[in-house]
Amino acid sequence: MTRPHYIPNHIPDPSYVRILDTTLRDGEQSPGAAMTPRQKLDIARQLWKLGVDVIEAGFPCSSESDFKAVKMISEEVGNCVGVDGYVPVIIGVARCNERDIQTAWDAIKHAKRPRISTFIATSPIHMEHKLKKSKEEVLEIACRMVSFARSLGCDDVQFVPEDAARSEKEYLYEIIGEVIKAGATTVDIPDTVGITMPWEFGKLIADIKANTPAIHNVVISTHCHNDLGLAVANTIEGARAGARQLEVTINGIGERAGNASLEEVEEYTGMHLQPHKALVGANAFVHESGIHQDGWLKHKATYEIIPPESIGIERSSGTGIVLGKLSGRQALRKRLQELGYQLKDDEVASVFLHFKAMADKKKRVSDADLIALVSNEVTKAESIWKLGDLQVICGTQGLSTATVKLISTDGSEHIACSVGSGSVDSAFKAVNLIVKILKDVCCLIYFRISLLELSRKIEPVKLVEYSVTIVTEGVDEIATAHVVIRKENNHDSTEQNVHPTFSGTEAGKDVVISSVGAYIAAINKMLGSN
Ligand SMILES: CC(=O)SCCNC(=O)CCNC(=O)[C@H](O)C(C)(C)COP(=O)(O)OP(=O)(O)OC[C@H]1O[C@@H](n2cnc3c(N)ncnc32)[C@H](O)[C@@H]1OP(=O)(O)O
Ligand SMILES: CC(C)C(=O)C(=O)O
Repeated sequence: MTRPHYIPNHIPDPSYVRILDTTLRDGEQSPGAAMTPRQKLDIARQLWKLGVDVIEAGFPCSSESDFKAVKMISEEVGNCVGVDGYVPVIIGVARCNERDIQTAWDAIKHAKRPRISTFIATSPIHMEHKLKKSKEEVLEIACRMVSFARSLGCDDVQFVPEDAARSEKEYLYEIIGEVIKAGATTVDIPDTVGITMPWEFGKLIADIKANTPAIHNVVISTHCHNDLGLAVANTIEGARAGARQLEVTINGIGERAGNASLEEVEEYTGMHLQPHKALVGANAFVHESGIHQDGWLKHKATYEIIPPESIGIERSSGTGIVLGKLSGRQALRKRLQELGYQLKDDEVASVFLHFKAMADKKKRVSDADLIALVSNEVTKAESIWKLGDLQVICGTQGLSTATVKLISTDGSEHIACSVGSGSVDSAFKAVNLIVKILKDVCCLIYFRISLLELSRKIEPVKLVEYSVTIVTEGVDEIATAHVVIRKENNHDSTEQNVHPTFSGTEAGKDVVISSVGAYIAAINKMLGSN
């Protein structure tokens, strides 16, 4: 069967139902489902083979890697002609602000059929608590942003009144009518928190169809969440009531309990309890994406239809949010507070940049990773010593040798070289030479510090603990090094007189550099405590 071509605002076959797959956007909001750009491209190729009409490729403003993924998909899959001559529509998602929309456009514009999907919440609870905006303001922003998207040259703009199922109907008709005037070509009606019964959702679509001016010029879409296990049923009811685009994900993955499933046609009968299973799955009350986390932190009911405690699910401290590549500043700040850090705005902003870079490489950012980031970013500001350069030579022949350049607070550079039993050992020993905490030098080639000066003030330090954790698969991933040291008094190191310990943590791609960074961080804390 040949498919009717998709032409915005022109619907040649009103009975044709299009499938929009959002595995790469909402699916990725499933905790633990973060994908690399290459993996996303592979999935997009498979979706194209499957004949999916519209591929929601990602949220380009959320991270550099998502931008890259959406761009790659747009350039390749977005120009692939299927056997029936069909080229899929490629969507980049954006909040209703110029930056998100411009970034989405930059990522998708090389697709043959690019579409911007821009959303803003229209329910009273979201407008009041999350957006802190009036109905009038939301209406104005929605129209202005749809026009802005069109002004970029994008002739296909989808508008999403987020949390439509809990919005006042008269307001929904009004805002949808106005965004159509402003240039929207598809309106997507989401049941964002998965609260409706199938007959209610069907009626919502039918009511919008009957009451919204100019609605016949656009495609109505459904986007149903599975919090009550009804996403597929609601989607089918939406189609029966006139929706002609249905949003689904592979295996029904997505935020919390997931979305309507691309392949699910009957009841769920699986043996395994999948994490996104409604109500009882491990993710059912866990919020992955920044916008949800921000809303949930401001008011739980923005994204939770019932408190988990009310059905006997305990929420231990910290659950409700997982930090990953889709998280934003509000969630990061909250978790840092829970870990005992009270950071200023500029410190959070600085940690956030590094957090996003790390999260792009890892599925989850753990508390240990956060502690490492904070100690890198915040305590570094008070550093007495900073790592300038590091060079190590190691191998099966000869001695491991490290040359280290440290920069002190006055900007002066100090270089030392040492051998040791391995790369890390020799590097630590070279650091010791410079910071004059030398206890045990195997060998030293020494450039700028005089030996005499060095030997005058030796503060022995003992390495109490050293560990490296590679948290993700593969050798090219982030290594978090953790070092604990203790200052030792030569004259009194009895158990009764134990000296305080100082720890340092650093994360990075190179084990030796991270280890030296962690060691220097611990030394800085020790010296700072004097
Ligand atoms: C229903 C849905 O599924 S919505 C899509 C969810 N997807 C995502 O969240 C994608 C991944 N998210 C991210 O990477 C980050 O959240 C970002 C980059 C988008 C934003 O990060 P940050 O700027 O640090 O903001 P953070 O996520 O903490 O908070 C969201 C902000 O956007 C605002 N916002 C939420 N939705 C919208 C919207 N549709 N239009 C405009 N602003 C919005 C919130 O009010 C909040 O603003 P505030 O900080 O001034 O209070
Ligand atoms: C952005 C929209 C489509 C969404 O994901 C939701 O409302 O659940």
